[in-house]
Amino acid sequence: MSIRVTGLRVRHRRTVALDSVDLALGTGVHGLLGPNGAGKTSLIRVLATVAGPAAGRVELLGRDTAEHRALGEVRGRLGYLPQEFGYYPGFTVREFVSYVAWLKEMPAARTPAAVERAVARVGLADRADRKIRTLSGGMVRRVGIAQAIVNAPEVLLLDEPTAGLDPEQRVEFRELLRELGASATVVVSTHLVEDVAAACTEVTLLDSGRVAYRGTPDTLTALGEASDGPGDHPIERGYTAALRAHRATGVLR
Ligand SMILES: Nc1ncnc2c1ncn2[C@@H]1O[C@H](COP(=O)(O)OP(=O)(O)OP(=O)(O)O)[C@@H](O)[C@H]1O
Repeated sequence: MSIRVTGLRVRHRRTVALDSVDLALGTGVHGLLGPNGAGKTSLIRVLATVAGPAAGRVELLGRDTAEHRALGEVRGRLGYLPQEFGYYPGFTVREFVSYVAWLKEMPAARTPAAVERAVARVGLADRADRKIRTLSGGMVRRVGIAQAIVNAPEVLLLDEPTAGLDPEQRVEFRELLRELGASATVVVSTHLVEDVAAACTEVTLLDSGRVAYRGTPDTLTALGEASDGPGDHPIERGYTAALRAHRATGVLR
C-alpha cells in the first residue's frame, strides 16, 4: 500500500477536522467524497505533508512521515494540486512547470522532456509559452494538474481538480486520471459524483471527520439502486443513502 493512515486526528485550533481515520490506499484512483467541511482538504493536506496530524500515523510509500529524514525523499515522489493553487502569474506555463520540477529536485537532464510531457497531457502544448495570467480559470487549473504530474509521482493528491473545467475538459481529465491510476496511487477529492463513477476504482466518503463509507463506484451505485432517497442518478442516491446510514449509526452510538 502506498498510503497507510492509522488513527489519524487533525485539528484546526478547537475544530477536530478528522478523527480516528484509518485508510490503506494502493494503486488506482481513489475518489474522496463528502459534504462541505467533511475533512477532505484536511486529509489531502496531511497526505501531502503540508500539515501535520494531532495524533495517529501516516505512512507514505513505506515511510513514516513523522520521521523528518523521510520527508525529503517522499516529497520528491508525490504530486499535489491544492484546492487553492498558488502560481506566479508572470511565468509562462513552461517556466512554471519547470520551476516546480526544480523544486522537486528532478534531475536537470530529464526536466525539459518531463515538462513538455506534463504540459501536453493536460492539453496545453499550444499555450506553453503563454503567461499564466493570460489564461482562463480552467486552463490555470490544468497548469495546476501539469505541475502535480511533472515528476511522474507515485502518489498523486488532487484537491477538486475538476473545479472550473468545462465539460469536454472534464471528460478528458477523467481519461488522464484512469491512465495515471494504472501505475500510481491517485487521491481525488470532488463534489462531482459523476467524476467518481467515471474515473475512480474506489470511493471513500467522509462525513464530519470520519470515514462514513468505503467501496467502489459499483457498490455505491448498487446502494443507490436499493434506496429511494434523493438523487437524480443511482450513484447520487447511493451517496445520500451512505451518508444517512452513517449518521444513523452515529445517533445510536
Ligand atoms: N484553517 C482552518 N481554521 C479553522 N478551521 C478549519 C480550517 N480549515 C478547515 N477547518 C475546519 O475543519 C473542518 C474540515 O474542513 P475541510 O476543509 O478539511 O473540509 P472539506 O471536506 O475539504 O470541505 P469542502 O468540501 O468545503 O472543501 C471544517 O469544520 C472546517 O470548518
